[in-house]
Amino acid sequence: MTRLVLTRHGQSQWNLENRFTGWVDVDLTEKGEAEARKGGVLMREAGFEPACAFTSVLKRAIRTLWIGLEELDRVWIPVEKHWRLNERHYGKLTGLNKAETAERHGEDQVHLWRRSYDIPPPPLEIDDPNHPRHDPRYRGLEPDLLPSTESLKLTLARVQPYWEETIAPRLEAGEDVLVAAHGNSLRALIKLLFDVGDEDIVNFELPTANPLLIDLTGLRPVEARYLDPDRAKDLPSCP
Ligand SMILES: O=C(O)[C@H](O)COP(=O)(O)O
Repeated sequence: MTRLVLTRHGQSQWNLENRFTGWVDVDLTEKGEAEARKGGVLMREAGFEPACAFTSVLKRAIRTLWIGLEELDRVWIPVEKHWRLNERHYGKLTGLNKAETAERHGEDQVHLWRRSYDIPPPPLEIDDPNHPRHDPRYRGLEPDLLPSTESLKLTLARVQPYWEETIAPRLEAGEDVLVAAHGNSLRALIKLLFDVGDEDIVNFELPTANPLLIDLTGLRPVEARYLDPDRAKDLPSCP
């Protein structure tokens, strides 16, 4: 039996402002830092001792991981950052206020963009200065790998190879693993791990910085719980 913890980052400045964030590198708020610290304390109290950790290349997830590792007194473990764990790319919605966008386009359309499995928001133009092709952190990557927008389905398609090639082998080798990432990159992982149907994944949301502890046999979840029950959300049943 191995243990996997998935944690979404703590509250970010744009979570607070209710803006579509995606690949923009927004920092944690003070509340987000406190959430991350509490998440770390809860992992320590649960006796969680990860051998390695994985995160995105966005500071709200990286700093949530760092704060958690400080509380675990395990800043020494190997940490790998990878763009494949980034938040889903929100295309042209990036930066817009979610409530104002719903007023302009209607609640139903915004719900489709936010929660449908395979409808991506309108894409960002490639010559837009905010397109990831112009961001130095993705320099050297095949340009076609970098999204202009993403549905959850497309997000899963780029998370899955990283899971299979890099994270899963560590679990299969018997190591406990911590992943600090984002609402939608983690929803994609949860869909994969718990074998959630395309229509059902819409029902699962992740609270900020509330560690989700999953007991695994091989790569099969046998039990899962949020470490802060007061901020828990529904979970899919174990397959
Ligand atoms: O990128 C964002 O805006 C959030 O982190 C996730 O947003 P969502 O709940 O609208 O998918």
